[in-house]
Amino acid sequence: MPTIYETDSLDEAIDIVQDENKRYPFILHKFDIGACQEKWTSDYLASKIGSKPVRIHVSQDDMMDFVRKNFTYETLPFNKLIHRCARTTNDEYFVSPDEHYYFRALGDNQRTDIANIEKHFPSIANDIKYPPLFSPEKFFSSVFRIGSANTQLWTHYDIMDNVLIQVHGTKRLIMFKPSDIDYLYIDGDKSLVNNIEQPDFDTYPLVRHATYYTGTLQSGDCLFIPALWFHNIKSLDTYSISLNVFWRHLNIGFYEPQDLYGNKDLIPFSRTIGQLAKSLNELDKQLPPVYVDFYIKRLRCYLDNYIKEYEKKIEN
Ligand SMILES: O=C(O)CCC(=O)C(=O)O
Ligand SMILES: [Fe+2]
Repeated sequence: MPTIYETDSLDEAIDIVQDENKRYPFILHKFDIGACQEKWTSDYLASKIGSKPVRIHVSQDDMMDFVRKNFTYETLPFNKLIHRCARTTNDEYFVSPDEHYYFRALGDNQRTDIANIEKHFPSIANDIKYPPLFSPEKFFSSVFRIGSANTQLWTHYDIMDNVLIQVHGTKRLIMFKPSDIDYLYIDGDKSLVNNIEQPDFDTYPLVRHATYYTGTLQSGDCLFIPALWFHNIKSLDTYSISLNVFWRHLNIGFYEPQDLYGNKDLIPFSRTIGQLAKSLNELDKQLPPVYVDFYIKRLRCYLDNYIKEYEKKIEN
């Protein structure tokens, strides 16, 4: 199992992000993330942010599963949420005293606003600094995240480059390179393999071929998650406070302007899929079922060959 690369050098970090031939994940140590590391106790955050209502995921399970939805969405005042996350059992709860919480900030209007700590949590925004890995016009969003101890988020990829800043608590990291998409049983941007540490190989035999990149993110560390790299992140024995910043590494015009989660497909791909769906629909309307079935399988062969040729091309 390879480990995620680690460095203490901001210059090296910038080089890895900006050199198109590098762009692998790394943990950056010793970058000064600002006063948050000392200041952001649960009492401080509760008093600064107060009772602003926030939407959260609540689950009895320590592995949140987006595909099978083993959690519910609830709303709590922020000051209650942070205190509940800081404890492992609670007198007040939704499903059980030891339920797990995961908060991923959205905007004030959850359908239209892009998460931005300066806009939505201005009273604490100046406490945190993020490493200058990209130029300011590429910035997209800054997402405040808080979760209970021992809580795992599903394996997924994001479409944007990302730096995850760990303010409080420790996280276990598992990452997979984009080409492992063939082994991860993907549904949209998420993997069906929920227990990634001990996968059910009878149901998901191909996971054996995936290369696990592992690491630990400590308070004060920053993790670079390049676009398309799959990540499975779990808080360890204390509750976790993080902030992640998404930015657009490619031409800004390739990205959906209203991508609230940083995971909408790039426009050139959604266009391709749209045209394909339209063509397949036409095919289906024109020909009898035996022919449609035959031709969509021909299409699969066409794609398989295309992939083989493309892999050869990028190897050289
Ligand atoms: O740390 C986590 O809980 C998940 C972070 C994540 O998925 C991200 O920053 O894109
Ligand atoms: Fe993510």
